[in-house]
Amino acid sequence: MRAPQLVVHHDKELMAQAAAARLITKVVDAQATRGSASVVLTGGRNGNGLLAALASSPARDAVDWSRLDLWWGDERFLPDGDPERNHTQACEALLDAVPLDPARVHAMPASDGEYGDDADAAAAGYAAELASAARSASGSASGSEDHGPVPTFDVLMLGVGPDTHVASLFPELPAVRETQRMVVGVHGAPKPPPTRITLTLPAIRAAREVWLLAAGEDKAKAAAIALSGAGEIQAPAAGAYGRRRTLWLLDDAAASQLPRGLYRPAIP
Ligand SMILES: O=C(O)[C@H](O)[C@@H](O)[C@H](O)[C@H](O)COP(=O)(O)O
Repeated sequence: MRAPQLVVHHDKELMAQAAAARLITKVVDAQATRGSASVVLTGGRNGNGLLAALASSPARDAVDWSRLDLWWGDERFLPDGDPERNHTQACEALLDAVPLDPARVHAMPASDGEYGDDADAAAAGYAAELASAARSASGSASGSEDHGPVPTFDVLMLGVGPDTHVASLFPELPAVRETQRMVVGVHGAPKPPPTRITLTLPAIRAAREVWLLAAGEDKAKAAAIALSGAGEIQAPAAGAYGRRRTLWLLDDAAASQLPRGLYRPAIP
């Protein structure tokens, strides 16, 4: 596992804008190289802030939205359209404003969908959807390296919680200990709502690049813990890394407790 790369921006808004520009470039490059791109979205304020910044970016439509596959790292297990669902918030922040191919937008199941209120069955259903996408990608002309149980995501984004959780992998809870399944149901999550669906660490680690978003004073302790050698069970963010790159995108406030020398502060 390569050491994570850190980039620290002056404030939350600048981090969102810069991360949005970074994502546009990454998607445009993937589409130029392989004809399509695959991105995993995250919920939360930092994740939605990035999407909103992307929606207002002058470079937004450099992306060919019809050739972008969108997945989610986790979802609050609520009825479709519930304002608290990550999918609902992503649609409000960006997705409703761009011409995506609906067949390539892979929302996690809702609690009033085909699996009813069974979060574990819904998680298994999403895992099957990921596996199917991986198989079809590996058969494609692009010669994609997809061969595992999930597609090779170009970028997988994760907001970092104040307790170091990422997706819906919370410290010490069963989901962060999962080593076989790619998607699991979460029950009794400390961050409401209690029932969720989440990618597991093995699924997260299938991504070419994992970007962790941490902005705001309330993330300073979590960033310091996760970047100072904590174990992934106690600090799930510490276990989130990509096959080629792990990038922490922070602002000054979230970086304020990092050990000296871990990153090069911007010129004041
Ligand atoms: O469903 C969720 O709540 C998110 O996916 C969760 O993992 C979020 O990204 C972190 O809790 C950070 O959230 P904030 O950016 O709002 O602090």
